[in-house]
Amino acid sequence: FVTFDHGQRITSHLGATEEEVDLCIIGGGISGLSAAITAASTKRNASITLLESSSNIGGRVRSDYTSDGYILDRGFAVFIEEYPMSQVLLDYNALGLRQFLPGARVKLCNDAKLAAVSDPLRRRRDIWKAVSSPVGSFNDKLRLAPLFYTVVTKSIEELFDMDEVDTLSCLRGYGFSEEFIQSFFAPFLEGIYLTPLDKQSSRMFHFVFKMFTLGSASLPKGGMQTVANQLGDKARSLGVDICCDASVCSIQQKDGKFAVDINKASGTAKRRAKSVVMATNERVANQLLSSFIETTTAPPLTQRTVACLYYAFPSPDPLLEPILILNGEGSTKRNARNHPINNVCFPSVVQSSYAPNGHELCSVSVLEKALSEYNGDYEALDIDVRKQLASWFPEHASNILDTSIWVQKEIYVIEDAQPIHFNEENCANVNGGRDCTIFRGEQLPDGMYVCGDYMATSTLNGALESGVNAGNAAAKHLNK
Ligand SMILES: Cc1cc2nc3c(=O)[nH]c(=O)nc-3n(C[C@H](O)[C@H](O)[C@H](O)COP(=O)(O)OP(=O)(O)OC[C@H]3O[C@@H](n4cnc5c(N)ncnc54)[C@H](O)[C@@H]3O)c2cc1C
Repeated sequence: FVTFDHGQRITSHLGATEEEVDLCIIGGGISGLSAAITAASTKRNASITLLESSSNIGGRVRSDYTSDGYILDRGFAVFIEEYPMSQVLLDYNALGLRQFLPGARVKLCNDAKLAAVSDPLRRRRDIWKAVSSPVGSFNDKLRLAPLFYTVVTKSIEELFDMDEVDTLSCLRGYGFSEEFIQSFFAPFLEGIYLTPLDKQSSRMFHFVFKMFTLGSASLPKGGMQTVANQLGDKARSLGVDICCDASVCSIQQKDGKFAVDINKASGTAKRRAKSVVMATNERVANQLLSSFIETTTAPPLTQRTVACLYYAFPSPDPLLEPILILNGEGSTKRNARNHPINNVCFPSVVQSSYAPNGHELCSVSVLEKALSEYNGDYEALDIDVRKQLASWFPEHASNILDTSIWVQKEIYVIEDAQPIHFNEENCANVNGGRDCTIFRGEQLPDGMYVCGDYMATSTLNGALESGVNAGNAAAKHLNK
């Protein structure tokens, strides 16, 4: 069993000498990479170093490639094609994206089959399926119309300008039944934002619902890692020096410059930089910025944990459609002891490169509430996941329960997976990102900037946006 905390292994090619650079970016996740690209393309010829503590770039967007041919994203994630900033910064063709079908399949409590939730706006031919689906009453389906109208007719900015309430209240406000909320919206949105509906922001709900209504969710041919790799390649082509296995342990201000101390496998290194972009998560930023700000004013944002269990097995898949499967069995049979599953996907049906020929891959997401019930007993979790899956796919039950046929490839437990985006000070619910010169309400020194999803929205789009803001600000500082 593996727990990833975004990197502590340190082996570096950095020289031990103290080198002078224009800009030092700390953190090689999506926000740091987007800051690097932005600064390097705005301020040509600037010397820019990006320091990443783990063995590869990507941060929370990482994949492992097993020797027997599986791609395991570190936690189930989808590429949302409609994100405005992804459209600006990424080459979709080169990612070789394969799309999920719109909608979802839902395991309802008293139904042996997986029910379909269709999206007739994206697939007109599914209109009858949508009307006749057992997920939600006729009234619920009528209530979808004003929701679709809102997200389609309003711009992202307008959606973020709407009054903010928690998502559960927002859904009740649209008039959806509790049954529909629990069987569809709860597993869908909690699978995205990893937190209960009453702790999610209605702005983030409208935003993501717009993204899913207007565009596809997909998987890249080479796994989610290739999203980060593409950004890394772009940054390198603009002259950015990317150093992995380089963990920044302190930053001080000396003689008008920033002195950055780095730990690496072979010892230590230093950089002196005119400007610094902090692109770690909020918790690490809080530690590294402690000499520049009063860090005691408010506790860091709540971060959510999620687990992902991967199983490999011989073809065929229990479900041949490339679609997300939600646990709609209700609150007692979701995210609970004995019923830990929130959502399931067969990535190899969406993108065949995720498994070798003749084999398939299943990913199961388990949220924090269920994880806490197992208290680190991943063997028990595995058994319960298999039992629950076997009950969903009875024709495959004996294979699913047989550990030599459905082979567990990995369990990822990802701490600090996402910052909270509702009802906490400075939470991650700001479209376009907040002021990158201010960290947790405090002004940073001239030349120092922060980015990360917590500075915008807790999404890949937010990480990209916040990186662009910090990269632009750093380039402007270097021009002074
Ligand atoms: C399992 C999972 C699924 C997700 N699914 C989706 C999804 O489907 N859609 C979506 O929009 N979003 C999704 N997200 C959220 C999205 O991945 C994140 O919002 C985004 O990747 C955050 O990027 P970041 O650059 O802000 O932070 P990070 O990715 O955390 O990057 C920070 C980087 O800083 C490095 N670092 C830390 N300390 C140091 C140090 N001292 N020195 C040097 N480097 C350091 C870390 O190793 C890391 O690489 C998901 C997240 C997870 C965990």
